[in-house]
Amino acid sequence: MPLVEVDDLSVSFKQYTKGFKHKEVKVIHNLSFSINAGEIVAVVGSSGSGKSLLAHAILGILPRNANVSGTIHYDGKELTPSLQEKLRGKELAFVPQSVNFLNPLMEVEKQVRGALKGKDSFKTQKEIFEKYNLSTDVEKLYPFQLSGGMARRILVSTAVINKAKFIIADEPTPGLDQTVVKEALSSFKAFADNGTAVMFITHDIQSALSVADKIAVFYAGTTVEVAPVEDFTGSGERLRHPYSKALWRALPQNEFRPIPGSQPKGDELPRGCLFAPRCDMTTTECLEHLPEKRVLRNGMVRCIHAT
Ligand SMILES: Nc1ncnc2c1ncn2[C@@H]1O[C@H](COP(=O)(O)OP(=O)(O)OP(=O)(O)O)[C@@H](O)[C@H]1O
Ligand code: NI
Repeated sequence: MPLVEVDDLSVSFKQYTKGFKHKEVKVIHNLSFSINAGEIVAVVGSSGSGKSLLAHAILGILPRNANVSGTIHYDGKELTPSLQEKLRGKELAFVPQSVNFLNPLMEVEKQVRGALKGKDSFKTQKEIFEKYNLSTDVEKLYPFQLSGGMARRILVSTAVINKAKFIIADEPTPGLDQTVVKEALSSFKAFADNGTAVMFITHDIQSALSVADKIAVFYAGTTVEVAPVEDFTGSGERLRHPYSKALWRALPQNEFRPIPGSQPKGDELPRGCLFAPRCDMTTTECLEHLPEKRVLRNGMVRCIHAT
């Protein structure tokens, strides 16, 4: 049984246009995702494909005006708002894209200790800070005083201290120092080896491949493919979806050929397959219905032509 199972998740926002008119903008639709204990699943896909929103949906921190449907199960139970609140920051840990998720008015040592009470909590926190190379002066700092690398180590420490069973890491766009990236990756690996499930959102397919077990490829708010990392090889012949193949081929170390066109926006989604307007395999059937997800060669795909 997967530790976390997201089924048919849709998220939309009402957008007000002129006067009192509004339109629904669908930012995530019919999305399915699952992860097992001890597994690292990397989530890749271009900017705006819904990666962070999936993370926020699982954690229960979507903006209040979001319309959500579908189900999320955690450890066999439905992940209701009250369960999310109970687990968030403890069993469910978040290493966010931005340090803005830390409480700006609380010293970091207090945030890291969080729910932990008693004398032992100080001792544990100090041990963990030492392990993550955070000096004692860092304890009294406020989030705005932290460097990006430090903030990340603080968040990882919080996950360790709370014995997280599921960690969601949302990487910022490229530009992050390579040593910081390496450090984060090895801490995720250590977590997974201890049975924690890690969902790792990244723009860097190469670093994803170095630690993940599976890669989930997002496009325009849905999962188009889930593939074991071994399938990202050669010219992408083992991949299932034309978008994943194109994404793989577009990498600098491969053909470095960009995919023509752009991802459709949430208020102008095509009726059929979301990738159809950019795909060279498109047939009339593709233009009619959104392809159902199906299991294919130890992975998942949403494309009627995939073999
Ligand atoms: N509060 C909101 N109201 C309206 N639209 C939103 C809101 N939050 C996000 N969106 C839209 O939802 C889409 C998905 O956003 P999301 O942040 O999940 O993308 P992402 O895949 O994480 O991108 P990035 O790689 O840039 O972090 C985007 O088009 C974004 O503009
Ligand atoms: Ni994001």
